[in-house]
Formats: sequence, C-alpha cells, structure tokens
Amino acid sequence: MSPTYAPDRTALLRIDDLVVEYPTAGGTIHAVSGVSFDVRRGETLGIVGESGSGKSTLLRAVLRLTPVTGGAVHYGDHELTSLTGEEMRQLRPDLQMIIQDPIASLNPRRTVRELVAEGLRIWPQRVTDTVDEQVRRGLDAVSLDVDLVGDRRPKSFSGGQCQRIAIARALALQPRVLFCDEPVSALDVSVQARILNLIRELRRTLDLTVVFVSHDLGVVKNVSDRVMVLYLGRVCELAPAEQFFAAPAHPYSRLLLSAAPGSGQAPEHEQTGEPPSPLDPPSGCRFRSRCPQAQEICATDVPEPRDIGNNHFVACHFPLLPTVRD
Ligand SMILES: Nc1ncnc2c1ncn2[C@@H]1O[C@H](COP(=O)(O)OP(=O)(O)OP(=O)(O)O)[C@@H](O)[C@H]1O
Repeated sequence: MSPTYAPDRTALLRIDDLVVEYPTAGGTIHAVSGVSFDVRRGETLGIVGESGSGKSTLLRAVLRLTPVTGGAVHYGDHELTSLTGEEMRQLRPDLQMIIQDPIASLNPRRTVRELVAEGLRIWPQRVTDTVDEQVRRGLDAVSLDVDLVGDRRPKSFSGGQCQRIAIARALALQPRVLFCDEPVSALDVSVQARILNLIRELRRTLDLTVVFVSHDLGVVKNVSDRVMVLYLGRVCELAPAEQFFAAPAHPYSRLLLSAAPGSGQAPEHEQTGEPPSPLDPPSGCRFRSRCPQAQEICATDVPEPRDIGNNHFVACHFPLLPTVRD
C-alpha cells in the first residue's frame, strides 16, 4: 500500500493533526478534524474548499487566533500551541495575515503613514533601519508612494489600494510567512489580478513563504505551488499545483473543479446537494454522502491521505489513479 502523508520535518511550517472544535448551545462544531500539512520556505500553499470547510478556522488556529483543541503547529524550532502569550507575541511579526476585507482591517482615523508604522511601534525590535524608511519601503513594495499617500486616510482609497496598504503594513515588519485569507474575494476581477501578481512578485523578491486561502480555484491556481483541498474540516487532497489541476484525484476536488465559475456546470451544491452539518459530520469519509463513487467501506473507514505518485496525496478509498484518468 502506498505511504500515508507525513509532514516534512524540515519544512518552515509543520502542522500535525490539528483539531479545532467550537462548543455551541446546539452541540460541538467539528471545524477542523485532524489536519496535517507542511509549508516549505519560499513556497505558496493554496488551501481551497467551499464555504464552511474550515479554511479560516485552520489559518486562525495556526496563528493562535482561535483556540486549538488538539495537535501541534511547528514554526521553525517553535511549537506554537505550547508558547506563552508573550512568546507568541514576539513571533507575531514573522507571521503576518492579510484578510478579505481590506477596508475593515484599517483604522479609518489613522493616516496611511501611521497605519504602516503601527506594527513597528508595537515591535520596535523590528526596526532595523528607521521607522520612516521601513514605512517607505513597505509602501514602495506595493507600488504606493509615501509622499503621495502617506497623509491620506483609508476612506479615500479603493478596495484594491486598501489591500495594498494592508500588505504594506505587514511587509513593514519584514515577515517570513504571509497568511492570506481570501485576500482578493472582495475586489473586482481586474483588481484581483493585480493583487495576485503583487503577492507572487513579493514572494519572489522578499523570500516570503505564503499560505493562501480561497474558495476560488482560479485564484488558487494563479498563485500556488501546491494545493490542499479541505472538505468539512478534513484534507481531501494535497498535491503539486500542476498535477492537481491536470489530474485531480479526489471526487470532491473533481466536483469543485467542475463547478468552478466559467466551467458551464452547476455549482457544487446544485450537483450533489448542500454539505452536511459540521455538528454531525458523516462517519468514515466525510464526503461520502455527496460522493458518486461511495461504497460500504467509505461509511466505516476514514481514508488517510496516501501518495498516488509524485507527492500527490489523496484521502479516498477509490482515488482516480493516473492510469484510469480520462
Ligand atoms: N467562532 C465560531 N464559533 C462557532 N462556529 C464557528 C466559529 N467560526 C467558524 N465556525 C464554524 O466552523 C465551520 C468552519 O468555518 P470556517 O469559517 O473556518 O470555514 P471557511 O471554509 O473559512 O468558510 P468561509 O469561506 O465561509 O469563511 C463552519 O461550520 C462555521 O460555521
């Protein structure tokens, strides 16, 4: 039998069996249920899945913005879930996050100069030059001129420009990993392309590692070296992007791809119904209730991600192997 997935111990980020559950009045929400992956230095990992699959929870848990129920998050030599609040605070400049709504992420009362400098005031140890110089460089990196925009406030900018300012704020701290949670979903398509190009370019020039979450496969394809597909809090597929898009092997990935905008096919919930509730996820494979290939074993055995060749991992009892692909 082919080997099951194990995160690379030398990777910059290594997530082991992460579990996040939300206790609610109606029961426990199983948002992330034993997710493991790694992110190597300099790469972009795209994480994709439909709404409610646990993408945001996963990012927030990795960054300790949401309490973790179980598992471990290794960043370099640190295990983040066991750090004290102060130890975690010291590491935060390294691990910066960009969120979906750029306008909401910026305090409307501050000028751009103040917004970009804010992190440097909180973490003075990150001032390696002068604050002004790092603010200028952060804005330069996103093609904004501090002399033109520095004294203006967020409301005088478009959504795309606000996202640039949010990225400049992160860059001023000289982070090592940029966590992007749907960073272009709120933007017009033409602006999306420019922000995606910017993220790709920054990764190259600044030696950044990027974790990029989106529900949009087109966007993920545009930026990712590897792709991880989540469904109801579990990993379905983890593969180099080129292989994934050429030959997705999990039935859920195929559904997502066939339902992508522009495919001419109905959205996934119209093809196979709405996903089940995370309050009471299906036994065995969580996708089985919507899977056209499901068999008895899928109800009893949780499929482990297994390598079907070339580091292409699929958590399915009946993956679509290369020899039988259409
Ligand atoms: N703070 C919370 N309390 C209770 N349940 C939550 C909380 N945050 C998220 N959830 C639930 O956890 C599950 C995963 O949500 P999450 O937002 O992580 O998914 P997502 O893939 O990012 O979806 P979306 O793209 O819609 O944000 C969902 O069922 C959601 O309702």
